[in-house]
Amino acid sequence: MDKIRIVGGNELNGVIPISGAKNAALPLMIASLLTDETLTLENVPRLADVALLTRILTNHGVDYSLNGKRAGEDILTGQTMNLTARAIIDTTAPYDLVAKMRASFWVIGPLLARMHTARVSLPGGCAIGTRPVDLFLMGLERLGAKIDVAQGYVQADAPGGLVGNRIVFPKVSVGATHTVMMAASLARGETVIENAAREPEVADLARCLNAMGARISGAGTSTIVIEGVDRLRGARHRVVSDRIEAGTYAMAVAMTGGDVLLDGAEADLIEEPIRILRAVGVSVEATNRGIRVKRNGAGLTAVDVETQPFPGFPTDLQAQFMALMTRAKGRSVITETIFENRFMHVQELARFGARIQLDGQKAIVEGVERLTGAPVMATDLRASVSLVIAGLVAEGETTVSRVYHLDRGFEKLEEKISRCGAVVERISG
Ligand SMILES: CC(=O)N[C@H]1[C@@H](OP(=O)(O)OP(=O)(O)OC[C@H]2O[C@@H](n3ccc(=O)[nH]c3=O)[C@H](O)[C@@H]2O)O[C@H](CO)[C@@H](O)[C@@H]1O
Ligand SMILES: C=C(OP(=O)(O)O)C(=O)O
Repeated sequence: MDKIRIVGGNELNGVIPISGAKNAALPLMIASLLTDETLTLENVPRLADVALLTRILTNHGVDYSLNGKRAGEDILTGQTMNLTARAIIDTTAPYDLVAKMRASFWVIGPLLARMHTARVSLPGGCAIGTRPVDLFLMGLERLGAKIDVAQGYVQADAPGGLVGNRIVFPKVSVGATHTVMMAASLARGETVIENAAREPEVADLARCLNAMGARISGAGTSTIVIEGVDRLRGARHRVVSDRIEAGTYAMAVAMTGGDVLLDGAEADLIEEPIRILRAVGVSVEATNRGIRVKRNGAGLTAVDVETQPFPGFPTDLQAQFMALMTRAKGRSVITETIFENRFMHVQELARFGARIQLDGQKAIVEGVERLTGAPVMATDLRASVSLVIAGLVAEGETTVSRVYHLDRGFEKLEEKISRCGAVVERISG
């Protein structure tokens, strides 16, 4: 298993290109199941989750191809993917594939809408909480599906096709919003989703579905209206930039000091993290190329943060922010409200000498003067990058094991930060 070795102490200076968002690319790829024509996605990141999803989609009958690197193109430029589901050859998504990644469960929406039947294993994904699927099942039942859960699989049937309805989610769920929006695009009549997730990735999926011929309005707000259509066609769509990757590198620069342009990052997708970073004492400016993050000399001020659905502070940046706060002056209280078990990084950050106490859903971080390098273990995707951020300022050497978590969601991390001065290498093993 690969490890990452970091020698801390260098500032980050230069340019970091921001990739297409994993959490947008995955539902967009799944949307290809809704049409027999080709969906072309540009700016698709090279990630383990993307590769795994191509395997899952292939199993359903999707042909896909990737455009190679063009001459003169930077290796860090996103790839273009063509996906064609001319015929769905299998409506079952098996355990061995779905258990590895939460988002793969979302195929249930398009399969049910197009084929009127789907059998999908209960999902897996990052071990950050129990992550039930009740909201998905409720939403699909409201569209007329009959649902049975047995032997670890969800069997969903709608022999006469799905029918639009009003769905009021009791809790905001990104995945349930994606799934119901895709399913309702091919349902008869109008669907209204209330208390929908407002995440930019939902709006990006709606933009793509509309380019495919869907009639969706309100995506990006908490009420989405979908007028069902008979069929969807092929389209070309560019994956929105990764706000979590941008926020992560912004925090890395805040931690090390220096001056970095996050090329292609969109400031309006991370307004709350930017507000918080400024309160911490970091300069963050939107430019016409992206976001410029600077910290020269000034110390870090401790700031409290509570995770919330978009447009609040994202849970996917909580671990990275905690790493930053380990070096701040004073005490920061970080409250996790989305997932009940998303503090696995706390005990690993302690190995660097960080002082963090847990109190239910709150982590109380007392900033320390120095961190020292240590062998640490990645436990989930965002937790693993928080260890990299700590390693960048820790004295001496840090090795992060179980790097496969990192590879799920960070494209070419070592290359991106080493170009800016970090001493970092991958040790294959
Ligand atoms: C691939 C992807 O895009 N993953 C993101 C997505 O995950 P995902 O879509 O899985 O997260 P949700 O928004 O669904 O989860 C939010 C909360 O709702 C709960 N819930 C969800 C569904 C359900 O049927 N019942 C239920 O109780 C979850 O357990 C969690 O407590 O949004 C999360 C919240 O922004 C992010 O951290 C993940 O990175
Ligand atoms: C939790 C995440 O991913 P997943 O929902 O696929 O587990 C994430 O992207 O931080």
